[in-house]
Parts: sequence; structure tokens; C-alpha cells
Amino acid sequence: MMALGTEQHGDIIEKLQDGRYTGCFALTEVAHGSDVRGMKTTATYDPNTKSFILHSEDFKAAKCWVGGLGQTSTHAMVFAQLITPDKKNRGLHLFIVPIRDPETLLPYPRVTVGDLGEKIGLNGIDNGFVMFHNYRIPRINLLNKTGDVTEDGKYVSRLKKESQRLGASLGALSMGRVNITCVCTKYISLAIVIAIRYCAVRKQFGPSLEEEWPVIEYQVQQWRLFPHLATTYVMTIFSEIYVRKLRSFQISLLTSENRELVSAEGMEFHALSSAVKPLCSWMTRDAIQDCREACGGHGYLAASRLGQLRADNDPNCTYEGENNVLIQQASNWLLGLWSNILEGKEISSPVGSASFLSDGQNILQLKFNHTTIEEVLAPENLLTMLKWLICYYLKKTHQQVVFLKKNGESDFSIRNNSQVFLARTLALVYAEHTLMKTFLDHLQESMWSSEEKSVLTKLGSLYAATCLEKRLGDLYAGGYASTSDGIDTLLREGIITLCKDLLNEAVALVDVLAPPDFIVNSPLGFSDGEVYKHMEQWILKNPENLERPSWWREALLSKL
Ligand SMILES: Cc1cc2nc3c(=O)[nH]c(=O)nc-3n(C[C@H](O)[C@H](O)[C@H](O)COP(=O)(O)OP(=O)(O)OC[C@H]3O[C@@H](n4cnc5c(N)ncnc54)[C@H](O)[C@@H]3O)c2cc1C
Repeated sequence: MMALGTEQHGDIIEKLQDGRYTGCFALTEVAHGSDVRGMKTTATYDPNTKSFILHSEDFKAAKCWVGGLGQTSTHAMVFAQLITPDKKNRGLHLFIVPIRDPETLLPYPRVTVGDLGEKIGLNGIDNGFVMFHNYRIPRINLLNKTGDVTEDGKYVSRLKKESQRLGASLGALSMGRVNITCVCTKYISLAIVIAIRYCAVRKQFGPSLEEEWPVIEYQVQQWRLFPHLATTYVMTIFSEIYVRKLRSFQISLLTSENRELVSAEGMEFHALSSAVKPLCSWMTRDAIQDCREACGGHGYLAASRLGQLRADNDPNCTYEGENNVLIQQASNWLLGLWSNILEGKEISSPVGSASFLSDGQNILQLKFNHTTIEEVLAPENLLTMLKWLICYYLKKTHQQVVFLKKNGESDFSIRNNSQVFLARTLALVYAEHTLMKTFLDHLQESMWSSEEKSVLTKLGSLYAATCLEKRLGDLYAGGYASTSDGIDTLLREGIITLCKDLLNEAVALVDVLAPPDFIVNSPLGFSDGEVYKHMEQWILKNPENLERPSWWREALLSKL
């Protein structure tokens, strides 16, 4: 509201800030989500009453999934197609719409609002729907920074194209994606804390009947968990730095005279957030699942919290841009840079996430030339391999685009047919590289002791080596490595060695990440490691767990 509104919205912003009003954000409709241009809710300006008439033609046009709308919000920011009195559709605009009376929480007449009902997770949030039936709101409720309607109904905008206006409105949402990345770091941290603490205590088998091993001692268990521990550290440090960078970008948005630079930074941040949000939410999804399985049967107890974490992280893959759709924004930006490079033009990457691409043709000539595990695991060598992969995917995706263009396919069809194994992977590797680079740059800061730096470097190497091991096929297929180089053995043995090295540090490393016990709130993951004591308390505290089923009389013959 602050990004897209003007002085006329000061009063309402103040009431939202001090809690007299509560707000929500209504973009998605029942029949349209990712493709926002398909939204059907209309806001028709009526110069006689100087108001907009909001209307949802049917249930398909109902706004839905809106967090906070189901039972509580008094106001919604609603995206609607703005229709001026000349019957022209001026495209999607944002309106502040009163939904409920703040005194009674009852909906206003001509507004149908309600809750979507139980969800897979996040049930603490009341996601709701709303329909408008020729519902009038004052003219000044339009957020009018990019486009406005005069009292007599003329449309005015400093941005000429509808796509620019929509871009400005949606651009204001970038911070939301960054926040999601931060939320993911909290979920992945909790999951890894619970799993590693539990696995350090849980014992099964051993070299002899007398000697049982904690399951974390097993190689396979380390390989299943420690790469996620490494990811958690890389994600945590990355997201902190990333938020700081974005905040200073937002300040320069308001203050900088250099509009060209700000615009280039804006595009890069948009591309970056469009790749990083999918990567982090997917890595968190995979980590939570592995943590759940790593805790065996007890991990399946609701009390372990792993199921809840899995369900709560799930929508991170969907909202603020469905991952598979959102990630296309990043690959489009990268492909644009690559086209410039091929034409011999300079490229602009003021945030620095893709500046290495200007050397892309040389990077593609590089060959794997390491002979020891130490060399392969050296962070700068792993970073080079990730850079090579980005250039490789750029080249392949660009070739596919050119091929489809030559075949006369439309832009829509070209984009659609260059995603799988190409543009999508490109954007993911770009995000993987950005995380690793940011993490390593941060390790150069003087705040770290040499011991801390040493263990953090191991974590960085494990993160990058794990990313690369999954793409060995491409490293061979693209000619970076040949079968005689032994890259597979060196990378894989490197991962196993790192896991072994980290064994003694693992519990301390999760203790660093862990919130206080009352937030961990899982008998498997409390800091004292007294898993069985806490499980017993948990199970016995619920009297129902010791009772016969409520229907026992119906099922037993004796009825006693
Ligand atoms: C818990 C939760 C909270 C939410 N909160 C809000 C909120 O507060 N406000 C709000 O406005 N919305 C909210 N949403 C809605 C959310 O933003 C949308 O669900 C999301 O943008 C995806 O849109 P969709 O559901 O229409 O999916 P669709 O766009 O219908 O996607 C369906 C599938 O099709 C695929 N697909 C679609 N287009 C393409 C393409 N071009 N190429 C390849 N694949 C494609 C997608 O990848 C997806 O797998 C929330 C959703 C959830 C789950």
C-alpha cells in the first residue's frame, strides 16, 4: 500500500499500522492464479457518485486463498480490472476495499466473504474468499501511484504501457518472495535440529551385541542428513545478506538519482528472487522429508512436528509465484544477458549475480583438471564448476530457442518448449551458484575465527558438491569432464569424507541453529537429548491415549 499508494491513503495506512484495521492481499481468483491478466473482478468508475463499483461476475471470479480474509480482515487490497466510463479496460489496478465493519467484524452489504475451510497445513491462517455484488467504494480507494482516474472519469498514467503498470504493481511484491526464503530457513532449521538431535540419541545395531551405535554413526544416515545441514547454513547466511541487500535497494529506489542503475538492479533482484524462492522452498521440502524418514517411525508422530513442518512449508512452493512459473522470470533474464553476450554487447549485472557471464565463452572452454579430493572440494573449484554449468545450460537453452524460432514457432510456444531440462535447470543452477557465492564471500569477513571458518567451509563445500553430484551427467555430456577424469569418484568420495568429518560437529552445529526448546516443541528434538523421557510424558499426558475407543460398546458383545 505504501509502495503503490499516495498521500490520500495516509489515514488508512495509519489505522492499519495501529491495529484499528486489519488487512489482506487479494489477487488470486478461483479460476485464475498464475496468469494474473485473466482476472475477472471489475472496478467500474461511476463519475456521478465518484465511486468504483466492484463486481465479481460469478464464483470463478471470486477472490480466493486470501490469507487473513476468511474471518478477520476488515480491509482487502484487491486487484481488479479498471473500467473507465468510456468502457475501456485499463488493466489490473489495486484498490483498498472495506470488507467488514471493524466494530462488529460483520461483512458490509453487497460483500460475500468466508473461509476456504481446512487446509493441508497453515490452519492458523484464515484463508478466505470474497465476492462483490456491484459494491461501491470511494474513488480515492484506488492505489494511484502508477495510474489514476480523475473525478470526471478520465484515465491518467505516467506509465504508457499497461504491462509497465502491471510490472510496477507486481514488482512491489519482490520483498514477499525474499521473506519466504527467510521463512524456509526457519522450517529447514527446525527439521534438521530435530532430526540430528534425535539421530544422535537413537541407537540401532552395532558391531557386536554389546555395542549399539547411535544411528547418526551410519554412513548412509550422515549422507541423508548432513547435506541438508550444509544447505541450512548456506541458506541462513544467504537469506540474511540478501534481505540486507534488498532493504538498501529499496532505499535507493526512493532516493537514488541514477534511475538507470536502479532499474537494472530492480531487474536483477527480480530475477534473483524468482530463482531463489523456488530453490529454497524445494530444498526445504526435500530436507523435511528426509528428516522425517531419518527419524524412522517416531518421526511420523504428530508430536515430532516434522509432518506439520512439511505441510506448512508446502505452500512456499506455490504462493507469491508458483515455483515452476516464477522461475521462468529468472531464465528469461539470463537468456537476455546471453543474447547480448553473443552479439558482443556489454551486460549489466549490478548486483553481481551474473557478472561472470561476460567471461562465459571462456568458462565454457574449461575442463576438469583436478586429481585429489582436496582439490575438488576447494570452494573456488566447486564454484567454477557451478559457473560452467550455468554457461552450459545457457548455451543449450539458447540453442533450443533459436531452433524453435527458425521453425517459426511463436514466442509463447518457444518459452513453453524450452523449459524442461533446459531453462528450468538453468535458473536452478544460477540460484545454487548465487547461494554458494554469497556464503563464501561472507566467510571472508573478519568476524569468523579460523575454527569457525574451517567448519563453515566444509559445510559450503558439502552443499556445492551435493548440488554438482546430481548433475554429473551434464558435466560429462557437455564435455567438461571425461570418463577417465574420475570426477564422479572424487566428488562422491569427497561428499562421504565431508560427512565423516562433520560427524563430531553435527550436534554442536544444530545447537547453534536451534531456537529455545519451547519453540522446538518436539520430544525428538529437545536440547537435553532425553528423547524417551519426553516421548513418555507426551504420550501419557493425553488421557485419551489410555482409554477404550468411544464406540467400544457398539463393538463388544459383553457391553460391560
Ligand atoms: C496457503 C496459501 C496462501 C495463499 N495466500 C494468498 C493470498 O494471501 N493472496 C492471494 O492473492 N493469493 C494467495 N494464494 C494463492 C497463490 O498465490 C496461488 O495459488 C499461486 O499464485 C498459484 O496460482 P494457482 O493456484 O492459480 O495455480 P495455477 O496457475 O493454476 O497452477 C497450476 C499448475 O499449473 C502450472 N502452470 C501454470 N502456468 C504454467 C506455465 N506457464 N508453464 C508451466 N506450468 C504452468 C503450475 O506450475 C502449477 O503446477 C495462496 C495460496 C496458498 C496455497
